[in-house]
Amino acid sequence: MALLEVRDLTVTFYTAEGVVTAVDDLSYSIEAGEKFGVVGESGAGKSVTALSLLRLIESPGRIESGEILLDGDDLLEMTETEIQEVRGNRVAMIFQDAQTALNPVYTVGDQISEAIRHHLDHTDEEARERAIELLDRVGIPDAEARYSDYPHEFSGGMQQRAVIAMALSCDPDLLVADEPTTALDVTTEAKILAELEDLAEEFDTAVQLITHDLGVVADLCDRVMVMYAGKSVERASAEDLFYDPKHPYTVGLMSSIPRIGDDRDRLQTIPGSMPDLISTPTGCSFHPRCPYAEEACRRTEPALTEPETGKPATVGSERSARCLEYTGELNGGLDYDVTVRDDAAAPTEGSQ
Ligand SMILES: Nc1ncnc2c1ncn2[C@@H]1O[C@H](COP(=O)(O)OP(=O)(O)OP(=O)(O)O)[C@@H](O)[C@H]1O
Repeated sequence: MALLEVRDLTVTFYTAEGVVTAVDDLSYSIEAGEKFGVVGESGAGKSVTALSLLRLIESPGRIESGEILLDGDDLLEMTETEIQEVRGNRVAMIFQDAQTALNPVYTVGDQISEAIRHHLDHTDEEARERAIELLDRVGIPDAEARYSDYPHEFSGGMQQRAVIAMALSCDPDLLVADEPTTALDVTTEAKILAELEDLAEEFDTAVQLITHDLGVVADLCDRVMVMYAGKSVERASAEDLFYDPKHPYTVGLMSSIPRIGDDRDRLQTIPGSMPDLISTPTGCSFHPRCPYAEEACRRTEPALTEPETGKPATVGSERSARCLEYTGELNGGLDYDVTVRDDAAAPTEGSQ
């Protein structure tokens, strides 16, 4: 059984302009200890998916349907008390902005100790020791002295490290990280992501990493889901996604990464923008932006398909893509060519 299995999740927002379908019949799974990337442009539904996992969608949003199974327990069926037990304990979450996760009036160390005491049966002294150990482990120099600092005495990078320490303090099975390093400079980002990877290994924590940056995913993730307009349009191992992307949208996303070979028919930037989610285009929602779109793409919504076999994909399929090419309904085909140079740095162990 997968650690997390999301089945047919649909989340809508009831706005004055109409009903926004932010997550549309989405299914995916994450294995224990796996690092799973979720990528896509702004508005794809990545954050809404993440918030749904802990039932943190607020009005005017609503989880309409689906199942979110954690070790077989449906989080959507749990009582409020039960879901609170899951939050921060079995599933922890970190966001882009570390400041919102830290309370300015308590010291960093006290906040981590408090999280530990709240979830684990530790004495004050044990919680303090564990908090110092964790601060040290996430790379805070002189952790014992910094324990008593307030959040504003930490740099942005150190604040995010502290948030990671707090998230890992209760040894969660799954850490959901929503753009955790976007607010930081590139060097700090690289360091923190490398540490996050080490810590996830050490704690055997699965990670759902949300980012708009395919380069980050390549370095860190085992598998990747590409989202567009609330749907999964492609799912593959990070390596397959880089060397052999199956969906034109994935190819478009990758065109901004210079390390992919030059002799490829690049889309450069993807013209246009994410559709309005109140009235998404008919057929394939990517068709207005797709250089390979044909009449059929305007009419027929592609099913998630196994590209090699043309069979309907399931949550357990190793690869899937949502394009009529794989159901044999596209006449012209997809004539892009992905060539990775010998010296190109596609996914490698521990590069950053
Ligand atoms: N509170 C809200 N009220 C109305 N609509 C919302 C709300 N939150 C999200 N949405 C809708 O859900 C869509 C998906 O948003 P989401 O934040 O999940 O995108 P994202 O892929 O995480 O983008 P980003 O990278 O910008 O965070 C948005 O385009 C928006 O239309």
